[in-house]
Amino acid sequence: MVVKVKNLVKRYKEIIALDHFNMEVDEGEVLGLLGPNGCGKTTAINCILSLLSFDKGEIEVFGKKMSPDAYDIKRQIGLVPQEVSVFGNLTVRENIDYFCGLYIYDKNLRRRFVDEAIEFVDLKDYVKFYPKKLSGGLKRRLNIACGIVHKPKLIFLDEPTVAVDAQSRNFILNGIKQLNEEGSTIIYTTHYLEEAEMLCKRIIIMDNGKDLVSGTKEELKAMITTSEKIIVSFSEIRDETVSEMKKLPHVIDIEKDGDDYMIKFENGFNNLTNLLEFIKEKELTYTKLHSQLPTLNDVFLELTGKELRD
Ligand SMILES: Nc1ncnc2c1ncn2[C@@H]1O[C@H](COP(=O)(O)OP(=O)(O)OP(=O)(O)O)[C@@H](O)[C@H]1O
Repeated sequence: MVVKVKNLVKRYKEIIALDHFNMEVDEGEVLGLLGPNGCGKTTAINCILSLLSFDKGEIEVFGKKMSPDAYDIKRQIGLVPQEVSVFGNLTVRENIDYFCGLYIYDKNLRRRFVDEAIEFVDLKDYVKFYPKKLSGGLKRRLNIACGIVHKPKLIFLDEPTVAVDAQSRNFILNGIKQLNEEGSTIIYTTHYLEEAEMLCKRIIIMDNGKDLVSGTKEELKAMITTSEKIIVSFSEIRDETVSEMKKLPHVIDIEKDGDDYMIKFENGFNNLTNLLEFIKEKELTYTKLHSQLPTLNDVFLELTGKELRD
C-alpha cells in the first residue's frame, strides 16, 4: 500500500475539516477523491504531505510514518497544487529547473528531466516566457511540470483542471493517464464527476470531511437502489396514468420535467419491456425514450441527499 490514512481529524478552530477520514491507496492506481467544494480534499492532501499538522489520526506513506522532515519519502512524491504555485520572476524553464533541483542533484540528469518535463507538458515554445505572459491553461501545464519533473512515484493532483479551457483540460487528463501508464500512482482530487469517471480506477466519495464510500465506479453504482432511469417524453398523459405507471414492477419513483418523465427503477429485469407494454396498453404516444445507467451523481445524491453538480 502506498498511502494509508486512518481516522484523520483536522480542525481549523471551530471548523472540523476532516472528521475521522480514512483512505488507502494501492501502488499503480489512479484514485479519485471526489467531493463538493469545501468537503476537505485539499486539507486531506496537505495533512498527508505533512504540510499541515492535524489533531488526530495516523498517516503512512510508502509504509512509513509521514513527518515534515521525511525527505526520503517526500523525494518520491509530486504535488500539483490547486493554486498555480510558480515563481513570477523565473521563466518557464527556470521554474521547472528550480523544482527539479530540490530533489535531483546530478546536473546532467537534472537537465534531462527538465527537458522531458517541458516536452511532456508541451511548453517548448514558451521556455523563455515568464508566467504572467502565459494563458491560464499554459500556467496550469507549467504547474504540472513543476510537480512531476523529478519523476515521483506518487503524484497528488489537486483539481488541476479548474478554470481551464476544454483543450487544455483534455491535454491535462491525457497527460495524467500517461503518467499512470508509466508507473506513477496518482491521487486525483476533483468535484468534476465526469473526470473521476473517466480517469479513476477507484473513487472515494467525500462529504463534510468524511469518506462516505470507496470502490470502483461499478461497485459504487451497485451500492445504490436506483439502477436504471428511463426518460420518456409524452405529448399527453393523464395524472392517473402516471400513478398507474408508478405501480409497474421495480419502479421507485417518477419525476416530471416539462413533457419529460424520468422513471427510476431499482435492480430488476425487463424494465424497458414492461414500460413499453404499458405504453401500448394505454395507447400513449411518446416523442422520445432513452435509458440511463446511474451516474456518480446518483450515488452522491442517494448517499447525501445533495447533488454533486458538474
Ligand atoms: N486555513 C483555513 N482556515 C480555516 N478554515 C479552513 C482553512 N482551509 C480550509 N478551511 C475550511 O475547511 C474546510 C475544508 O476545506 P478544503 O479546502 O480542504 O476543502 P476542498 O474539498 O479542498 O474544497 P475546494 O475544492 O473548494 O478546494 C472548508 O470548510 C474550508 O472552509
